[in-house]
Amino acid sequence: MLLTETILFVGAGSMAEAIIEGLLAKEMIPAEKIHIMNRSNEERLKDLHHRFGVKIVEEKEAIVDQSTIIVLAMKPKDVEEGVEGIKPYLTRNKLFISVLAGISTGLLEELLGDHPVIRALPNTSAAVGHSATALSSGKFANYEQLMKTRVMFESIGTVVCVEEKHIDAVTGLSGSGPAYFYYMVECMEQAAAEAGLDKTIARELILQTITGAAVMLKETDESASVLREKVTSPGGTTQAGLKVLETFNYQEAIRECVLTASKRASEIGNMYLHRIKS
Ligand SMILES: NC(=O)C1=CN([C@@H]2O[C@H](COP(=O)(O)OP(=O)(O)OC[C@H]3O[C@@H](n4cnc5c(N)ncnc54)[C@H](OP(=O)(O)O)[C@@H]3O)[C@@H](O)[C@H]2O)C=CC1
Ligand SMILES: O=C(O)[C@@H]1CCC=N1
Repeated sequence: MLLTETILFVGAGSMAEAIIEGLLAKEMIPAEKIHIMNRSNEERLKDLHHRFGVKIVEEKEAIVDQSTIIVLAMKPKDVEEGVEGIKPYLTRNKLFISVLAGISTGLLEELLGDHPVIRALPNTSAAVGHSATALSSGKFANYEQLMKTRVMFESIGTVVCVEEKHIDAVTGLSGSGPAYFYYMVECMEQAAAEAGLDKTIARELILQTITGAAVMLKETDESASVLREKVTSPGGTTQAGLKVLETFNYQEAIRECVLTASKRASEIGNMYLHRIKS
């Protein structure tokens, strides 16, 4: 066990689950030192309790008091209510880690009352130890707290530290990123079915193809474009396939996808900033 903390997740949805599953798989912390709460969905809490052994918050005051790390993992629209629910019980020795898209450390510090806040932007691959997480510190968080957060997220994937102004870009790139690849797999599965391939065989081939491509990108020194060229024989099948992607403006579609998702993160931030300030 590498983390000696008691962690409270305020919001026990998809992202909280992925982080919890990853931390427990790496034996970073005993399950009984993780506490979870929701606004109302008790079934969900019971399900996580049964699957992972984590504890459901019964007495909020005592658990908030015991917790040394509080992970804010509700949707951005619920941030005010989520913070208000724990604020009366806060003492000074807490580190807040927020995974909320768009919500700045400044806004969180204002809502929380000047507590140390670190923003973490992971993705759901945390569940299997393969998150790509970016961290950014608020003005009250110190180096030791950043390192503690780094250790926690390094146990469930890779970690980069970025200036907060870049977190929205990270959100559109790697926070949402798994969904772009899942969508591609869905599309490839459909195409494989139309081409007459058995579903199970197609899935195995597609998954190994993505995994192989990712490992090639990681383990060779070659750029993506050089690796692409190595697959593409002049006048061959790949060239014919890629030409169709060009005809359908694939590059533009991916560019717009990532930039629009990033822009949405900053819109979400601005929306709640204005709502909370007004
Ligand atoms: N999913 C992802 O891939 C990623 C998500 N994020 C961020 O993580 C956060 C959570 O996302 P995700 O897990 O997908 O969302 P979910 O909707 O799956 O989970 C949100 C949870 O927050 C709970 N909640 C809502 N209001 C409160 C409250 N007042 N007090 C306590 N808990 C509350 C909800 O409980 P109830 O159902 O009872 O209302 C729900 O279980 C978001 O801010 C998102 O931007 C960041 C990176 C990746
Ligand atoms: O879709 C969302 O808003 C969240 C943030 C990044 C991934 N999921």
